[in-house]
Amino acid sequence: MNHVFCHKINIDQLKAIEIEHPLFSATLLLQGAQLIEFTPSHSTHNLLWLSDTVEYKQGKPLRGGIPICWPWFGNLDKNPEAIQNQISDSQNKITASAHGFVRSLPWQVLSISESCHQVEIVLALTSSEESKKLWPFEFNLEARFVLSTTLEVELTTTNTGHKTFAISQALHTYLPTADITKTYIHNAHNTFYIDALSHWKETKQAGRIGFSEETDRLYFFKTNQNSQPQNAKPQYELRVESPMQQQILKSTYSQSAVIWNPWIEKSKQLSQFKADDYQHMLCIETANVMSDHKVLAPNQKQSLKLELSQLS
Ligand SMILES: O=P(O)(O)OC[C@H]1O[C@@H](O)[C@H](O)[C@@H](O)[C@@H]1O
Repeated sequence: MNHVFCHKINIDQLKAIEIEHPLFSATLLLQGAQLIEFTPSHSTHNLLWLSDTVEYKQGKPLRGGIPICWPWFGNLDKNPEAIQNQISDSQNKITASAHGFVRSLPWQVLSISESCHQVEIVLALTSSEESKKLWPFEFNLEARFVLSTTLEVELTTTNTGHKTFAISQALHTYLPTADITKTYIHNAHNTFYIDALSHWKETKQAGRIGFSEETDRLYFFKTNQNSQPQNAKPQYELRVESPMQQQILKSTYSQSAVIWNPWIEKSKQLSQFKADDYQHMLCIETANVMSDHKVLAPNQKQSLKLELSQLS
């Protein structure tokens, strides 16, 4: 690799691209196409939360940054039947790992382009005989990272086979906070959500989202049919207010978001997570889940995009 800002490095067992640019610094792991650090030069800290106890091991999902959940989100058995039924072998269904399988596979570097304004990196993953044992379809995935003073991540799925398939997916963004009890997510007022911790009950959000207990919710943002042109891309924008910073997270080609904080008890069970880490992180996951899952016919493409910026 012969670039000015991008350098290939190894972190323990994993390959990564480290980027030192006048406008930002960043670290992108090839395993899982997982961005684990993005620090704009005007910021004092990484805009992504990364566990202090993270383990850089081959084949092991890492806690922090932006893991990619694909071709199913969460536990397979909580997905719509169209997704569950694609895996016929019952043993495979039982052992199917949470959040799919691409977050722990090595991706290839497809392209890197650098300028004084930004760096664009595209990583790719293609179906193989191994992947077909886990999920019997042919696909191509591209994760495009555009890094500048703000961050853009776009995941594009192409169905390269002859069979239609269904996916749920998420860009599982971990954000840092100085104090979770003083952290709020705005712009979700009146939005319906499914509470995964309360028998998957549907509830309506009133006001801002705050955190005072374990939180695991799937929010569904409706595009207003009357005010949007017919071909408008589905999107929503959330503002995170915390003592440390204000961040804007904009999601495109998505009408669902997963909001997660494990709180006290669940924190004790998580890998690469200290007992009090829940106080300093939250996840807002740009998603296509449940009724927002996607069906792709042969040759069809589907994108999922997030943009992250810091306001203050
Ligand atoms: O520990 P994992 O597999 O990375 O998952 C972490 C969390 O990810 C969230 O997206 C889920 O909603 C939670 O239920 C889950 O616990």
